Amino acid sequence: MEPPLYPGRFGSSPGSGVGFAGSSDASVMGTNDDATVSKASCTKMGYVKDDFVKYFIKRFTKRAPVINRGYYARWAAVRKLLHQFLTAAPSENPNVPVKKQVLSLGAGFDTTYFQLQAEGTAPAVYYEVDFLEVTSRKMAAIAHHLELCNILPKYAQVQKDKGEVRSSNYNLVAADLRNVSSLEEALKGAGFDPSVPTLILAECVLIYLEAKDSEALIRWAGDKIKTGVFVIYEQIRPDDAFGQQMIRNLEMRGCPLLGIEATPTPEAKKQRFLNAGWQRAEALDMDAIYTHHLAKADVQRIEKLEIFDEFEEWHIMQEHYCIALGVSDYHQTGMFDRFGFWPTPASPRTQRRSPGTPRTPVGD
Ligand SMILES: C[S@@+](CC[C@H](N)C(=O)[O-])C[C@H]1O[C@@H](n2cnc3c(N)ncnc32)[C@H](O)[C@@H]1O
Repeated sequence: MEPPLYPGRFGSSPGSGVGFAGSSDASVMGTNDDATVSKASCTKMGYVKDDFVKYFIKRFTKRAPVINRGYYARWAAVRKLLHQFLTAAPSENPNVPVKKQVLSLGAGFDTTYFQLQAEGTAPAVYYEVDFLEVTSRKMAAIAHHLELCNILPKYAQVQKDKGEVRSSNYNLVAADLRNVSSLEEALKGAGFDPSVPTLILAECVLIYLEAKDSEALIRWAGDKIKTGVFVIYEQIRPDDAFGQQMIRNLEMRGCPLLGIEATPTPEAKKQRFLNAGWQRAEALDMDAIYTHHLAKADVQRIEKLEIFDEFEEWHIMQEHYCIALGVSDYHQTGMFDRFGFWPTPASPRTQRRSPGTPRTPVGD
């Protein structure tokens, strides 16, 4: 979720496509800068603890409470799944530690590796992939800030010409996700071993790819990862007033949601995993996740942080994002039998009347 783009800003009517200049990689990369500023706002306002995001922004901009709360919801939901993954144990030998890895696709300037490492809960290895331009900037920030360098293992190597970082537990890899064979090659070069239980994360990434490219990626992962999970956070419901505005806003920024028409609902995102060889899948919109699946005490804490009166807008916005996940356990370890959001009540959307036009339609 990115900063709000107010309806007046571009002033086009639904579906008009005024000024739409197609998709550009530079604009898609720009969504990472927006996301990082929003994460810094969410952190500074006390929603989440992140000691590292400040090293990736040029200047602080405070976001609206509804955006801060949205980033909190996304962070808390993904954290819950990460925690489930990191603590999952095989049913036969629950006390034997299992080596695990995380692969973050389109990681941008995300700081989860640094947070987990500082908390002492990091997996054995963490891989991050993004365009070369983005990894080069991330690498430079890491090399520049001792606080980031100090988190890396002692013998980490910064490969300036490649825009990459190599180490025993953190690898920053430059690749274009639209080219699965070169992605595979790049990951192999960084030591990625698909036989290790893996969590793949793609937050607001695959929706920028054409459907054929995201399908190829999910299928590739489904083929390679026999024990693991794939977690996707991205936009849904392009067809109502809010969805239309969301689509227009991103088109106008040069980063249209190329994949949204192929998977417009949680059900479609779930089916995409099943079609691509993942054994089990589920998907829920963020309104349902926020209402039913986040830690109640923490939600009560963050709801007191800022004056908040955008309730209708909040629910509508959250209904336009979802988490979808695929799970495979071909060797029947039982590790991920309970992975996901359980139990799964119906989306609160079904209990309300259809949403109106948003006051603050957001982008990513
Ligand atoms: C909205 S940002 C999200 C960043 C991060 N996942 C997060 O949640 O903060 C989208 C990221 O996906 C990356 N991305 C999009 N398409 C990509 C592609 N074809 N290859 C590599 N990275 C891509 C962008 O460069 C950008 O860093």
